[in-house]
Amino acid sequence: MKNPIPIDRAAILKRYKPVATNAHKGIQGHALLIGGSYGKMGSVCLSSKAAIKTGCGLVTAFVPKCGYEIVQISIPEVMVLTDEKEKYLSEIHYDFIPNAIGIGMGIGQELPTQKALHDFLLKNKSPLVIDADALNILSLNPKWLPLVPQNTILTPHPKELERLIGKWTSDEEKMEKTIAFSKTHNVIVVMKGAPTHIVAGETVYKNTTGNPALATAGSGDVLTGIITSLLAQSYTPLDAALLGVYLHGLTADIALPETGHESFIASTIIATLGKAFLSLAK
Ligand SMILES: NC(=O)C1=CN([C@@H]2O[C@H](COP(=O)(O)OP(=O)(O)OC[C@H]3O[C@@H](n4cnc5c(N)ncnc54)[C@H](O)[C@@H]3O)[C@@H](O)[C@H]2O)[C@@H](O)CC1
Ligand SMILES: Nc1ncnc2c1ncn2[C@@H]1O[C@H](COP(=O)(O)OP(=O)(O)O)[C@@H](O)[C@H]1O
Ligand SMILES: [Mg+2]
Repeated sequence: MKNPIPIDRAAILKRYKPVATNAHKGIQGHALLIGGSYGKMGSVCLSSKAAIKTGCGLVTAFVPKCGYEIVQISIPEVMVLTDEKEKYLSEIHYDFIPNAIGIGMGIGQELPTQKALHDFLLKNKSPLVIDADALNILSLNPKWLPLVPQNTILTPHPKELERLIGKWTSDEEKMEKTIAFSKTHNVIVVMKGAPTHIVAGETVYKNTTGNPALATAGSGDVLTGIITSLLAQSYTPLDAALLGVYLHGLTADIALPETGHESFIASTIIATLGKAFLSLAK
């Protein structure tokens, strides 16, 4: 493998597109976040809030019924659609064409949820980010991997990656197996960690922002919302993944002097997104 390409400020400034002066919510992209289950509704709240705070015009969350009031009250800017089932997803349906979809945060692995993911993959035509339990469900059902559209962004943490590609005995083997997976399935793999690598076939990028403050519950759910929002705003899947990972890490670098590692939480990432965007404009 060649040396990874560093994703630093110069690389990001070539890819970042400031919002146009004549923008309106109808052209800023509509992101759909599909997630949550009983006790894990916070995950999809975090993703949805991160998506709206990353600049897309509209965000809809699709959640089990028990999440309706939780999402509406937590984030009034976000619209909500619900499944028939109270506590988990069983059939994913919506009557608009999302510009991008993020799926998997907090959905669990109930059999009806697995079937819902399968049926969703059969009919989906929107650019896609797959995270968390949606990745775990694919690991349980590897024969469904061909249903994942080309250029989909997968965002596994190391355990989720292991479930997808199997165990490794060295960092080199981990990277080789991830590159092979990315090539076989034509997907972009965001290998979350310290640092995060973005694998697009043979081309590997290494993020340069972030610190251990990000090692906190919901941090990855926020990343999925950020990347899905950028995808909805017409960034290419590769640019959405690179810019999303960079901004996510940048929030931790900006906030750390005020919060310290300990009191930095996933909501701090969302609260610091504005400063991260502003620092790109300087
Ligand atoms: N507030 C919420 O509702 C939250 C819901 N969450 C959801 O909870 C479900 C379970 O997710 P989890 O990720 O906790 O469970 P997993 O079982 O997928 O992952 C936990 C395991 O992965 C290992 N792991 C994680 N990061 C690692 C790293 N960087 N290096 C090495 N090992 C690592 C841990 O040690 C542990 O063994 C997901 O659907 C997720 O989206 C979480 O995102 C946490 C917050
Ligand atoms: N020590 C660390 N340094 C930098 N980034 C980290 C560190 N630990 C975790 N992260 C980042 O935090 C996020 C954690 O994602 P994930 O494990 O999916 O969290 P969750 O599922 O709780 O939302 C990833 O983006 C990962 O790269
Ligand atoms: Mg996660």
